[in-house]
Amino acid sequence: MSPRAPLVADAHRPREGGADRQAVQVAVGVLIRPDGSFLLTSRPPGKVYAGYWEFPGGKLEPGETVEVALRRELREEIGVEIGPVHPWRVEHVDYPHALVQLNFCKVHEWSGTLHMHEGQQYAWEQLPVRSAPVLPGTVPVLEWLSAERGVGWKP
Ligand SMILES: Nc1nc2c([nH]c(=O)n2[C@H]2C[C@H](O)[C@@H](COP(=O)(O)OP(=O)(O)OP(=O)(O)O)O2)c(=O)[nH]1
Repeated sequence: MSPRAPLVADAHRPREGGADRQAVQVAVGVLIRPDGSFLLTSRPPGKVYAGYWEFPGGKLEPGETVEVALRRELREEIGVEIGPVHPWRVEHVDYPHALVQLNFCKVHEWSGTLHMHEGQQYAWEQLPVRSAPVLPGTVPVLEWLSAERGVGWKP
């Protein structure tokens, strides 16, 4: 666990799995084009928070590193082979459905054409983003990007 308190996404709903549940590891890719735009995708129907916007990625499978999981998830979900993976930030979010550890990585190079294999929508975004609603665990990333770029955006 991080020494920082997790972001609490919904304080009013009961926690699934009890108070001492383990964090689910998630690999998340922040794909950034040379013009600074970044890729957001919508969560597909049938998943928790369906229709919310996020950075593409997903849960680690047993034995996977963050990098291996990210390569697999982006191949499966959006059809691209990614180049170098740059670990960036780690965040914990205490959702009612799970406690998650989000391992955000920046990716500047990839090959292949975007293809949404799970019926998602996608958008190349700039700050402030137009896509809404954004997943609670994704909002801090937009703040980090804003701070890096000196944009001064707050949700
Ligand atoms: N991919 C992604 N997940 C995020 C972000 N922010 C955030 O809170 N999450 C959370 C939502 C989910 O609880 C978890 C990701 O799990 P998921 O259900 O999408 O993973 P998955 O693709 O492996 O799903 P599945 O195979 O179990 O259906 O991380 C984000 O920006 N991107």
